[in-house]
Amino acid sequence: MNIAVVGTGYVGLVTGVTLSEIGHQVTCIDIDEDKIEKMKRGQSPIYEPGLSELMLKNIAENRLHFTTHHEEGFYKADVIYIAVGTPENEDGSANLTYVEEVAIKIAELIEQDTIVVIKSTVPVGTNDRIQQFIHHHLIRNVKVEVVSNPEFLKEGTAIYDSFHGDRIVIGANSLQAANIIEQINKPFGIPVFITDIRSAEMIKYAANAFLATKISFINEIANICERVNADVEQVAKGIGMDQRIGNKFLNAGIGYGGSCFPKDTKALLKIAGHVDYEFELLKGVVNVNKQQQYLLLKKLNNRFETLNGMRIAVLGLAFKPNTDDLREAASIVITEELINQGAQVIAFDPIAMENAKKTLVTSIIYADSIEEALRDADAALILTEWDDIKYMDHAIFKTMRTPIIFDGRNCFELSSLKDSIIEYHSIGRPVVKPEITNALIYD
Ligand SMILES: NC(=O)c1ccc[n+]([C@@H]2O[C@H](COP(=O)([O-])OP(=O)(O)OC[C@H]3O[C@@H](n4cnc5c(N)ncnc54)[C@H](O)[C@@H]3O)[C@@H](O)[C@H]2O)c1
Ligand SMILES: O=c1ccn([C@@H]2O[C@H](COP(=O)(O)OP(=O)(O)O[C@H]3O[C@H](CO)[C@@H](O)[C@H](O)[C@H]3O)[C@@H](O)[C@H]2O)c(=O)[nH]1
Repeated sequence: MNIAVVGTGYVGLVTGVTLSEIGHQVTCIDIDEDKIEKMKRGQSPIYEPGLSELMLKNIAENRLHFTTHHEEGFYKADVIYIAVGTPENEDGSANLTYVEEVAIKIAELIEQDTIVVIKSTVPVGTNDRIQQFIHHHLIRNVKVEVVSNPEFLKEGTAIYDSFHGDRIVIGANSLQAANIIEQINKPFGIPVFITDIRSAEMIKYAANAFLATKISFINEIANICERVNADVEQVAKGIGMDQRIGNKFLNAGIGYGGSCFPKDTKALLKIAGHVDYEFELLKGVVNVNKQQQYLLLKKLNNRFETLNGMRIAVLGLAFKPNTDDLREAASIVITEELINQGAQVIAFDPIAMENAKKTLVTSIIYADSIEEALRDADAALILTEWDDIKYMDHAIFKTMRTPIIFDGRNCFELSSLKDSIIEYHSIGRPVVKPEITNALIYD
């Protein structure tokens, strides 16, 4: 099949690369010239394990192409995927400007019957609206069928998810169009679920809202665990063994971030609001998440009289490990508040430092290593559970002025800290305060 993919963010690029890997001829289109130039040279604009290798392979085998010209990409395309961003409007609703711009281009440029697949996450009813919108603006006498095919990949495991996902959802008004999209995806070997368009759109929001709910639920359980001296890790294990609950997405921490959960939960609240429904449960999920992002700051403020003048190391800035993405990361609010309270912040992230420099308050000092960040620090915060942090040598904590750690991602097993010198505060677990640390702190 000849396929055009419009938008080369996470979703567009991974879609383009993986569709070419299973044998299709793919042209990826983006309006960002620098990005396209980079990708033509085989360089991925995002950090994503395994992506660069597949990109280079498929470019070399002449199945994967890049352009800034929509007409070049659409020429002879049987299927056009729309994978542009749908960011949050100020009121929380999804901004569909980019999707509509692409729809206009399609209507003006296509010269043959085309299936338009919307991969972007869009509110229920958008696919039908875009279908009408394209028909209304069509210049030539051709047929267009819009199909919803929401994306479920996770950043950091996007390539793996594309080949091992739990399901591919296809929502269509025409069974014929749905079957064509199913055939395109067949080599992935993933179960396909064909449904109506509106249900497909809702599946995407409901899936993200449910996962976000699981996270806020375990975070509230963690907050209670702290008050009753229980251990949330044990609780998560114990409830996760019940297959009706499942053991995934029960890691307590400083809340969910990233480009999807925060915006999609708010967009679903808006979707519900537009049909006069107050989604009370989801409102709670969003509020709990907001509070959870401030939890380490609360713990710091309880522990120290003032943060003014303190040297605080921050380990991990990305919204989760294995990505350089900082969108909606807890690090944004935490570092800003630390600086507001007069602390000196020295931060390290294995991969996300370049994006951090563009995103975070400018007065942060960046270290080249975990060691450098921790040296002479009065306290350290762990915000992302990178392997480099989880499996670091605890001897490094000796170089801190006072080895007091606030871990927002429960990186260390409490049992491994028995002989450690650190004072360790984590989420939903008892505080560990070895004698030697007390001596260091209170001397
Ligand atoms: N990031 C994820 O992990 C993820 C996962 C599943 C679903 N989604 C959804 O997929 C969609 C895309 O997300 P993303 O993170 O890949 O987006 P992004 O914002 O990172 O990238 C979008 C790209 O589209 C390009 N673009 C904008 N207008 C264009 C136009 N008219 N023609 C060509 N290119 C254009 C931009 O230059 C940009 O490179 C969103 O709706 C998002 O909610 C994202
Ligand atoms: O038990 C958990 C699991 C995740 N998180 C946090 O939740 C956020 C999101 O994590 P994850 O879901 O792994 O990353 P995303 O790449 O944002 O992927 C989500 O959002 C995508 C965009 O819609 C969907 O395609 C994916 O299926 C969905 O998992 C991160 O901040 C994590 O730290 C937790 O706090 N506890």
